[in-house]
Amino acid sequence: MESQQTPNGTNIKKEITNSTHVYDVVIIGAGISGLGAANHLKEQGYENVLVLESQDRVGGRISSQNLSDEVVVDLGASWIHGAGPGANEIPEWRNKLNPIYELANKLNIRTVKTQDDVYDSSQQKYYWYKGGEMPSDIFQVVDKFRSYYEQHCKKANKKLSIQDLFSKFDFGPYQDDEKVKRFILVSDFESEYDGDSSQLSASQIDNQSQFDGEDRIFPLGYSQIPNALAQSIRINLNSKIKNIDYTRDIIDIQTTNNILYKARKLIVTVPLAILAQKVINFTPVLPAKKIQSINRLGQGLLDKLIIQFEEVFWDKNIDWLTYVSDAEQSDWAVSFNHHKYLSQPVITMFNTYNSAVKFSHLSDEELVSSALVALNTMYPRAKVTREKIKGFKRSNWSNNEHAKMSYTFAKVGCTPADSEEIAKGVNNKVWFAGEHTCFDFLGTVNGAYISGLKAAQNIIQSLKA
Ligand SMILES: Cc1cc2nc3c(=O)[nH]c(=O)nc-3n(C[C@H](O)[C@H](O)[C@H](O)COP(=O)(O)OP(=O)(O)OC[C@H]3O[C@@H](n4cnc5c(N)ncnc54)[C@H](O)[C@@H]3O)c2cc1C
Repeated sequence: MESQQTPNGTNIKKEITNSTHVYDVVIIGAGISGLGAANHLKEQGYENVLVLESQDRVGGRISSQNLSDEVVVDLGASWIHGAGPGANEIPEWRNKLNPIYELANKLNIRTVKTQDDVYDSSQQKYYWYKGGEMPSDIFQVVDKFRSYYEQHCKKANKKLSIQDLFSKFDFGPYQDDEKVKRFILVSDFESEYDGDSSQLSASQIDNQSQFDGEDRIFPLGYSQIPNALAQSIRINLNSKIKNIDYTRDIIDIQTTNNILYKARKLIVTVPLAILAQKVINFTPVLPAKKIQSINRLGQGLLDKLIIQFEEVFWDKNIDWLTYVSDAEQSDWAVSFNHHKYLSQPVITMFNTYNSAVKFSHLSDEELVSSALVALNTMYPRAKVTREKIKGFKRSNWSNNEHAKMSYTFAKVGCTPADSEEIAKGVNNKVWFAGEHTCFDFLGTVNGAYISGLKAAQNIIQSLKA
């Protein structure tokens, strides 16, 4: 066995390829779900297991990078959503910590608590396209809309979108201001669930659970978790899978470099968009019901631009800055003040769905210019220029060939059964895991991790049978 080094210096055990060797289990994808599955199998005594990953690093949609010598930032997941214990009364998780928080504690990885309630208006400031802060009556409208949503979402029928619910709401003084109305949809729903409000299911988006307790971030980056999980298992990086043939007892798994691997059982953890866009050919084709479920879930998009300035010119003591832009699509609607937790002049600016699609085509400099226009409208006295930027990083998840999306959302027409259908084993040989297969915690790191454990447990049962 050789060792291979990822660009961030993590050493990972590499398997020497031998095309006649048959693995008990091959796992496709070294994101948190694949790594969770591989570790579980190892803990249960299964050594003849290999992970195949298309990128030159592990972690998938967990991706920490150095912004400067002193600052590490996350281009994918940042938060442990609810450290626990307990999750919305799900019996399985009652009195238990969020498994990601548990891992962080076990691995001695430092996390920091952020504010508990993202909807806490004392932790938000609203700015708008007219320059500076919005009149404070906006908070009342936003609060009223949230209660309206909570009253109606449970009763909403399967075909109703958030946009449909919204069309019946009275926005009071802002009834005729389309920009403010659009902004409320974006900041409250699209930024959270990363889908267009006409596609977000009114009845299902709140059907997900969340661990109780505080939210936490990783000051030195979320990637510490996948990097640590990758240490004790065999992974071949730069192994992009193009064909899976499960016609016979032994499954053939072929990379784009025509390397062939053989396995008795397989777990596929690639993102929903990779499945939906048929990047991998399955022989025989996957069951029609599974394909329908794959297409019924929503492929979300959320992108970040993380900027380190020379000094802080924004509100230092609040978590969230929200911005009603002049644009049709509510660009730069939400920004997170990292200074409060990192003591560095760093801000993360988010764009969701339609804005994210639009900005995915911009060059880095065009993107930064657009962000500066927004920041200068919010803080006209700051007169921020390009020269005041010490460094920046952007994500561009729709153009990332290994993900093609950010995370899954509950699309109009879907039900929890769709995630279950995707996860199901096919012919007792091929199982699926990943955040999209865990409806209770859709779109989260903890959901992905739990799905990996479940797939590994199913495989152990089937290997023992
Ligand atoms: C911008 C953003 C912000 C987020 N914020 C949060 C947050 O704050 N908190 C939270 O809990 N969650 C958050 N998430 C969601 C979270 O990152 C994901 O739910 C989770 O990381 C998904 O893990 P996974 O194992 O299902 O998929 P992935 O991490 O995508 O792993 C799948 C792996 O498969 C590999 N792969 C793809 N195609 C192939 C192929 N053909 N052959 C071999 N390998 C392949 C990929 O390279 C990848 O490594 C965020 C995501 C994004 C993008």
